[in-house]
Amino acid sequence: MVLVVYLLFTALALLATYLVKAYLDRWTFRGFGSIPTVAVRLPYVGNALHIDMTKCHRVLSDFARTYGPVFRIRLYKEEILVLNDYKSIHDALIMKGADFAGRPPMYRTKHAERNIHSIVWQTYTDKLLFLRKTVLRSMRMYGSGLEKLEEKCRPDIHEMMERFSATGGEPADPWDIIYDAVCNVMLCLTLGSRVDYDSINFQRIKDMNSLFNDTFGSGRARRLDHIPFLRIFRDDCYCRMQEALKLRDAFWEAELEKLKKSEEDRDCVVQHLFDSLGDVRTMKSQNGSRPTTSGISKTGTTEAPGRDVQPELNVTPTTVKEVFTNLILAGTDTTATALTCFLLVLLHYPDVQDRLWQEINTVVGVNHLTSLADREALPYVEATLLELLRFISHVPLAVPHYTTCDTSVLGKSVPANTTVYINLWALHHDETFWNDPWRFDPTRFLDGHGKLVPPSHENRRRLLPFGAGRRVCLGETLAKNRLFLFATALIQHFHFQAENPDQLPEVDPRTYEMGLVLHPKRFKLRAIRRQKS
Ligand code: HEM
Repeated sequence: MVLVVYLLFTALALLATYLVKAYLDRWTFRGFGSIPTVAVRLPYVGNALHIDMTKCHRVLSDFARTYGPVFRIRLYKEEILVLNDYKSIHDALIMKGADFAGRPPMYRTKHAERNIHSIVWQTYTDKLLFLRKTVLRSMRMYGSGLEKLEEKCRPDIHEMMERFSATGGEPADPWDIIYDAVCNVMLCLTLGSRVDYDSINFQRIKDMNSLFNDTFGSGRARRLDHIPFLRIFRDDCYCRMQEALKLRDAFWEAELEKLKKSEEDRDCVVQHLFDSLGDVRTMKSQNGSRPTTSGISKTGTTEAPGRDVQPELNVTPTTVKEVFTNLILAGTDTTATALTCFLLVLLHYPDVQDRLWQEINTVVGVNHLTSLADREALPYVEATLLELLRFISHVPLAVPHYTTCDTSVLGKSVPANTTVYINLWALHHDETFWNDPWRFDPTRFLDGHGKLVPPSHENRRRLLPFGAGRRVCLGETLAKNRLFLFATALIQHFHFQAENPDQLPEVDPRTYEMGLVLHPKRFKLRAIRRQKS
């Protein structure tokens, strides 16, 4: 009897504690002031059971209709602030940039120390700033660097067009053709040379991308962050992550060997990063003299450098490998998906395809490929690419941010070490701002004279497909330029038709599946070669 009373009393005490905690949690927990929480938080799991992680961006956008543009959710132990409109996103990322520039610690990124060595997963540190600066400098997306980009894209644009031509207008799935070309441009920029499409190494990088897509993109893999011990039971996401890392390492070893043996000095991101290991050592060395071996010297090894590397930066060959992985992953899937969606849009909106063709044919013709210098003279193309990024919003929640100090958003306090989701999907489909947001309409970005509206125009300011502020996408300029070069080349040379209009997947991004980015369902099209006039 005593035992029963004791157990009953304990159960009641636990329930009372939970209810009080849940109440406090709702309004003031950890100093959140008046930011509302999504109701019905269950013990331990929080809101996890109410949120389908494979369409998290849509569920959160629906919550914003009930709770307003700034609210909190809880996934297991993690308290997450969600920002859904322009005002709050602008306040956090632009006005208080450094406060919101961290990345949350996650099991998946701590694993293999990716949070310490990569750009994407590293929180806001001096090392991150150093890596961002070094990569941006070596990609040189301005001045003569842009001509180099055209040069680097050309072989793969030609290859892509040959592969489309080879279909002879018969139905073909465009995904692999586009993906291979985009991926090879990334390999060329990072490693300084293309990789043969038929080689084992190219297949390795494609398989790695696809496995990472599953483990870092898809919402369901987040379970590993919340329940890391699942790995003991050979959780399938965990196994895929391990397999992806194995493929990456095999690829890396093989390509690094080639880079070391290469006679010419390669002008590429990886070489520059290895050179910067030397710079980091120089910064630290007493006499300031440049070290004789950089991480990639032909005679030297790629082992972790010794104690003379600035310890607080800790830039090592592992860092270079991780940054390479980031750039390949972030730089391939995003652009390949955008271009595939571009084709799907052309099939659904033939009037857009006709207008693009007319503009390109009139301004550039078909005798040579467009160059980046043509961008200004092709406003409809530019407006179409902007609308594409708004419409598909294929990185719907950006990459999770993390507060680096106690701060606030729109005057409401937010404690340090809070995970923050930036809901770009909600921003770009906000029905109170965008007229009919689910319609693809490039003219949103044109003025009454058919000119592109300036960057200060409200529609352009509210378009943030690459995020904003301190963690804005590192490849924004590259992505925009590459999209332009690839999309115009496709329109110049082909007219695209649906294989069977009744079987075409929907263009509406609400039907896309979540991976690293949102993907439409696979489809086939006919690429009909245009006749030269
Ligand atoms: C259509 C193409 C692309 C889109 C829509 C896109 C979008 C984004 C977004 C939304 C973020 C997260 C920003 C944030 O955390 O707030 C991001 C981060 C990033 N992107 Fe892109 N991206 C694209 C192409 C590229 C390319 C081509 C590269 C290759 C250089 C790249 C490299 C990165 C990197 C390294 C980051 C992490 C930056 C950091 O954490 O500091 N992206 N991108």
